[in-house]
Amino acid sequence: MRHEIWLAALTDELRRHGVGPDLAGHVVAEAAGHLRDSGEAPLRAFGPPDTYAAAVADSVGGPALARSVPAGPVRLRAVDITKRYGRRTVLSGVSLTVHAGQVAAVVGANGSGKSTFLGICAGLVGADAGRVELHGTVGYCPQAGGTADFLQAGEHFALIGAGRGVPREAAVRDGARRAAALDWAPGDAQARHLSGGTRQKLNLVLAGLGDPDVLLLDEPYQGFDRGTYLDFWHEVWRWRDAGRAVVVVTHLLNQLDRVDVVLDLSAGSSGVAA
Ligand SMILES: Nc1ncnc2c1ncn2[C@@H]1O[C@H](COP(=O)(O)OP(=O)(O)OP(=O)(O)O)[C@@H](O)[C@H]1O
Repeated sequence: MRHEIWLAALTDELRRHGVGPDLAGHVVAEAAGHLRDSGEAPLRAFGPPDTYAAAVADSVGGPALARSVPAGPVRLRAVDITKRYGRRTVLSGVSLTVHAGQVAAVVGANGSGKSTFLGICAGLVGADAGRVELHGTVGYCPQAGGTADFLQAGEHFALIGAGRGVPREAAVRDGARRAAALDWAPGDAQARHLSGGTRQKLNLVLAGLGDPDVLLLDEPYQGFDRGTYLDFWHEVWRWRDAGRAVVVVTHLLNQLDRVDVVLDLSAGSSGVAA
């Protein structure tokens, strides 16, 4: 399906689901930006327009879920992060503090530096200035990639589990349990044969394996169908209630009333959130 047709259908479906014009305009603009930048097919990136619109509508105006544990000690502190690529400054003096039991959202336009910032927090990308403190173990879910083409899901669980000190059998069991929470029963297919959405489920399961203290999730729900998208947010609330610190890069601003901290990188590539 061509981008314009899919986007027009999304606009109609958002209206049909009662999403207000401001939010609908924003969601469509973000989706268009993503499709343009990624070159992905709309159906692969977001699924059918009606299911994507329904997922957006489902989460609009939903009650903020009651916190069952108070925020704990600082788990992640990024202070005055600056990053340049060549002459271009992508991040300038960006700070974020996330405590145990908090969810932080990193938002901003395409290219505003969200993935770069998360990569710096994860220790995968070097900053030009500033510092990152991480207290505890870390799970990271990339926006794409991150899986090994020729390995099955169970082999991924065993491999990542080994890196986190989880014995093979326990890691495979833990992986299968987390997959079930996303409505996925991993079989023996190699990762290269999985759909884009299922590969993202695998990435998300790997991020949570071994119960890390800090979860860094880079738009992990791309390609998820509506049910899985909602399962994903429920998993985030469970992590929060279990005292984890969760950072989610997201373009869905309608979730922001449900998070504890928002870091907006759209305003001139600098931001502070504590
Ligand atoms: N390794 C790199 N070398 C040079 N430029 C880069 C590199 N990685 C990212 N960039 C540039 O830095 C800017 C920020 O990229 P980044 O992926 O962090 O943005 P983003 O906000 O996550 O975008 P999106 O919403 O599209 O995922 C972009 O202009 C990108 O082209």
